[in-house]
Amino acid sequence: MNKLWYLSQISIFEEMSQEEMREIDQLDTIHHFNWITKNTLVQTPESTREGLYFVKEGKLRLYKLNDSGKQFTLGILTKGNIFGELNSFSFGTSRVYIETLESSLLCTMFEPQFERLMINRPQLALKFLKALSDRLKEREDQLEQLALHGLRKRVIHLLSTLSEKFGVIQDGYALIDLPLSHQEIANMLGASREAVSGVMSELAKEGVVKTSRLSVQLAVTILEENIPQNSTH
Ligand SMILES: Nc1ncnc2c1ncn2[C@@H]1O[C@@H]2COP(=O)(O)O[C@H]2[C@H]1O
Repeated sequence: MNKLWYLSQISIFEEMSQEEMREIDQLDTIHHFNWITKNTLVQTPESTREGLYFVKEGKLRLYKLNDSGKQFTLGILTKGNIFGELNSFSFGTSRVYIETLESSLLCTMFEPQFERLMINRPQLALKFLKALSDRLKEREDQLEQLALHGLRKRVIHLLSTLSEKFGVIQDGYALIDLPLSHQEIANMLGASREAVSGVMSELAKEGVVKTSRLSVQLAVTILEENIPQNSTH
């Protein structure tokens, strides 16, 4: 397995010169690579952590559970994303569950080695900070949606965001490459499945979405449209 090639594919290592990458490779920073099969829980609030994880291939879902088993999906991690930094850098730890949505390749790096890399390469530290800031921005956006908008607008906003990240354009629709049941959309929005189903059938009648048992597609016109900020519909 060519570690250098794998490293160059991870977002924060992009744009580094071959020479820099070779240096990093010689430090033997990558602890190991692991293919994890679909629908595996790779992390629970109780699990022991090995360091930082980089998603090389695949998709993983992060979620929280309440006492009665209700799930709230925080987000989807995909190629290039990092997780495990809260525990690694003692920022505390988030009590999240992380499960693979498809077969995924993860690579692990021990925290002291990653820290040393950042000290020696400030541009890597900046990229790491940027990745954390992007996540913060996403959370702020999610909070705004929850606090200020009605369910219809939140569903459209969620599908637009997912289309931008995971969409494949086909015949005027963005096919979202994720397993998205109405229940899962409800989990992402903190809403009930029944309410989401109501909104989805309304949107399907209007031609805004096309759904089947296996896929959800959003009309490209809606994806491109700038939804008015003050609409609470
Ligand atoms: N809201 C979130 N969005 C994206 N990633 C998160 C979020 N909350 C936690 N994580 C990641 O999930 C990881 C779980 O382990 P840690 O708490 O070490 O570090 C956490 C973060 O890397």
